[in-house]
Amino acid sequence: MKQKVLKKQQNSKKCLVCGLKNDLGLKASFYETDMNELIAIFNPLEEHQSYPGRLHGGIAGAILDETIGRAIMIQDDTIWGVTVELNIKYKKPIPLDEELRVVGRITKDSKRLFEGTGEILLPDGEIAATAWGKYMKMPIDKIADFNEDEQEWRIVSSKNEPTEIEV
Ligand SMILES: CCCCC/C=C\C/C=C\C/C=C\C/C=C\CCCC(=O)SCCNC(=O)CCNC(=O)[C@H](O)C(C)(C)COP(=O)(O)OP(=O)(O)OC[C@H]1O[C@@H](n2cnc3c(N)ncnc32)[C@H](O)[C@@H]1OP(=O)(O)O
Repeated sequence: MKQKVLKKQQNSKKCLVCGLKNDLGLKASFYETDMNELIAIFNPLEEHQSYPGRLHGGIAGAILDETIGRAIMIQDDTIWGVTVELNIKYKKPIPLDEELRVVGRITKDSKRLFEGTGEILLPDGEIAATAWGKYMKMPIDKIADFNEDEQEWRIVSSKNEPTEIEV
């Protein structure tokens, strides 16, 4: 099914998952869709392997974690969460050097906590890993000394941004 992209989310400078100035990072792009889901797109590098040719499970966890954690920003981009629990099921080996899609959504939202689920999809659409996570909402200034300009927290659009994503 195709999902329509409504908005691209911000990237950062050094985050392992979304930092555009982290040479070993995933440099993932995040898109909010008309299905109220967040879709991440990234291309794993050789440096992200565990066994040769296979994405490291911790890296798979990192992209799932951030995709779910950011999905809360679809409704309000001033809500920040820190992960307090994360459960991952690895169902298929995940290859390197191919574009991967990750889908996340919020399943429960309360005053202090939120929960969500996500999946990593293989290029043929098969589900390779699933996750469930719980996050505690925190003001950004209680998480870290973040300065939006210094951390380069901004929407970075290229010429070839997708308008629809098949999931
Ligand atoms: C503006 C510039 C921005 C620049 C941005 C740059 C980069 C952006 C990067 C990412 C993009 C944005 C979003 C991404 C979102 C997610 C991605 C990944 C996020 C992470 O990678 S983040 C790192 C890993 N993560 C942590 O680093 C958390 C470590 N941890 C702690 O910091 C503490 O643990 C804390 C503060 C969570 C709690 O500490 P605390 O002292 O307040 O806790 P306390 O024990 O008092 O509990 C208080 C009440 O919470 C309940 N409670 C506690 N734990 C619970 C649980 N697990 N389940 C259910 N309830 C729980 C208790 O039951 C109690 O409830 P009650 O009050 O009712 O009794």
